[in-house]
Amino acid sequence: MSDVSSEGGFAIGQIIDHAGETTDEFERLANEWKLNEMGDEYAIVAVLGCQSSGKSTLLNMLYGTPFAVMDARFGRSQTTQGLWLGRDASEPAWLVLDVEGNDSRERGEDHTAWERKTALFSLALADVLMVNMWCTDFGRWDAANLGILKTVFSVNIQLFASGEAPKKLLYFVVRDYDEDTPKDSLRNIICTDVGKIWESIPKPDAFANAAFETFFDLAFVYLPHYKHCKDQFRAEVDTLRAEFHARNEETGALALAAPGPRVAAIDLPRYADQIWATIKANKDLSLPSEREMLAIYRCDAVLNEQLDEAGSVLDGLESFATEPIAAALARALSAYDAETKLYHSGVVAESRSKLQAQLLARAAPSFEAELVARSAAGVAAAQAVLDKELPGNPRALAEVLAGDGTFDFVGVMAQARAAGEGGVAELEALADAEAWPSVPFEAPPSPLWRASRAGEQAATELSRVLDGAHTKFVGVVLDTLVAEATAHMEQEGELHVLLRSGSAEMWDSLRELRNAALEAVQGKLVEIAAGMGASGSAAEGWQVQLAARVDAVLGNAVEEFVKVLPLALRQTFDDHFKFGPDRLPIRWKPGDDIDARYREARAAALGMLDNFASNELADPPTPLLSNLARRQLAAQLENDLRGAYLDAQQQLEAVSIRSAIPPWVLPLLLVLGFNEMWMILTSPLLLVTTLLGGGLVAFLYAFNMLGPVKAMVLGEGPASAVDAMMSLLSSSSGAGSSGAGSSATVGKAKAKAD
Ligand SMILES: Nc1nc2c(ncn2[C@@H]2O[C@H](COP(=O)(O)OP(=O)(O)OP(=O)(O)O)[C@@H](O)[C@H]2O)c(=O)[nH]1
Repeated sequence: MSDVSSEGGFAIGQIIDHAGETTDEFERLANEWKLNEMGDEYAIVAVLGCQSSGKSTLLNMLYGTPFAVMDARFGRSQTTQGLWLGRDASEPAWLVLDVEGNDSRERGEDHTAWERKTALFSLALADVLMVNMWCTDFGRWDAANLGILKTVFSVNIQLFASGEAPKKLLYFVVRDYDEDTPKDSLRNIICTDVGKIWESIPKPDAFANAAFETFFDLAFVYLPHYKHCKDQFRAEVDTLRAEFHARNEETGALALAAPGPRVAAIDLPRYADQIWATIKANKDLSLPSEREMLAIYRCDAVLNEQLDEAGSVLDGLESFATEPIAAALARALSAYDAETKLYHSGVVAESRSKLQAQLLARAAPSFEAELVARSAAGVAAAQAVLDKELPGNPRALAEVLAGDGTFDFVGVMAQARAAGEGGVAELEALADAEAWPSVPFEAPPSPLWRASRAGEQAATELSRVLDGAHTKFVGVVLDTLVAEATAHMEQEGELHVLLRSGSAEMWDSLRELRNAALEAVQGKLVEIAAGMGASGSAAEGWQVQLAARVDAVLGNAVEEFVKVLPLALRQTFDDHFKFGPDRLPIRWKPGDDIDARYREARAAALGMLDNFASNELADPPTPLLSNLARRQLAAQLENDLRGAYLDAQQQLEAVSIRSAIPPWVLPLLLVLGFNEMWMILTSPLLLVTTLLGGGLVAFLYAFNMLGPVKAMVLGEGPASAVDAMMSLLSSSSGAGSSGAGSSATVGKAKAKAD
């Protein structure tokens, strides 16, 4: 028999069968009875006692249950096998456990073990333990029914030893009570027997001297024979029922329900299964442990249920919308709290923090997406401020500085940072638990959501942009100041003049020029750095960079100048050789010491070449010209100088010849030669011949060929003429100019130049 229906009452079911196996009946009844709606407002009464002692009969009368009752016509055999569960028909808060009678013939030798297990099971679950005993058994120490008390006492100590076992109400139901023995006397007898039994059972050290009352409250009811004294029997049962149905006026709870935490009604099937499994396996039963196990199971189930429900909202979020997130979190946590309030507090708290963390994790992707979007928008906003407010090139900066000489860099950067961080800061404020007052967070993490790697990357992008703007601005500042220093050095061609001088003091002068230029801008840099709020070491670094860049400008100028050094050398020579102190070209005249002037000019040019051998501004000096380059430049210079020297010599010779003819010769020639001139003018032949001859002489003079022709005419031979021609050609190519002069003069000049 697995299901018995009660007319007008509740169905019952066998939750543990005769073989000691749990069935699905408890689960079925829980669903049928809707135990999930009861919370913990219920109580359980279990009835223990000898087989066929009228237990089921009493339960049915008391609670309106349909437990099977033995039919005496078929002999006194076991009716209730295993454990049955019913429910009070008129007070559904009472669940009734009908336990297979002890001392049954059917179980034979195993009955002791069975009794112990069912007693322990009943004690673990029930608020009230009803011990059904024949009146005649009391006072007889060897009465079989007293054995059940011994078992109940010893297993209850076991439960107590494991902790947190509430005090139980032991309700003695004395059956077939007759009026012969006064109730008080009978009660004393029962108490004496109970005391003896209590004394006789072994107890752990912790409870060695514990009084019986520590574990049990006792109550008694005396029922007369149910048939012989039917009305009286019914009256006592009614009284007893009323006692069971009574409720605490203050709390509204059933008055006979055990105090303390209880398992939620919906978990009773699982709890009962767990307990029976532990008992059956002969393991130590610890109710706190069992409740903890149950709490773990139930909290886990509630957690998953709430997570699924909230997940359907949180997982579908396309953006970080606070309203639905707050609603989903609040709903899930509140529901969890409501559904787990009856469970082991430690487990509930632990599981709740898991639920909270998992709910937050479900919302985290939308938070992160929002963070990334806001970071990107912030970066763009910051960039816009920087582009608008920061001078992007030296010219723009110079224009800004041209005002009062200052630029509010710190202000601009603060403005850019504020624009960049505004949206993210707003979002980060939402990660504070206090921004979610409607969500019942318990010890919330701070912040609720953290930026993950992608979010952090997005956030650091702003720092990168700001740092980049800072670096760029410093670059613009340095560019501006370097340009200013360069302009200072190039003012009125000062730099070029110094380089052009090529003197031994040139490097010192250049150094002074560089220092003066640097000094002019260093002060500005100090001011700008202070305005930027730069640290001392940063400002110092910028000063070093500024100096290095000014040095580089100067170094470049020197190197560029070296590229045109051959021309400069020649100019230096010319300055000393061809021009006088008044910077006018020298017109050589007899008596001028060309040689001395040549030597001085040559020394100046070669000295300049030496001065440009290495860059003396560098520390240590760096070579500007290799030895080979210097030698080549010197050779080229010498070549050039020779030509200049020859030109000067020729010029001097020409001047000497002109100055050698006395001034009176020309008028004399005019008077003495008047007749010849008339003859030529009047004779066409002589006129043509004279013109051709004059033209030829003019030609030879123009092309410096008078020397060779003279050599040939004077009979010095073709070799001398060729020598004179070659000498002429060589001096022409070297000096780049032409001039009259004999081969002997050329040869002499060449020897002097060398
Ligand atoms: N003398 C006496 N007999 C009773 C009383 N109540 C019930 N009986 C009878 O005792 C027999 C056993 O009754 P049950 O109610 O089946 O007893 P039980 O203890 O539930 O039996 P098991 O379920 O087999 O353990 C039946 O024949 C009942 O009529 C009572 O108060 N006094």
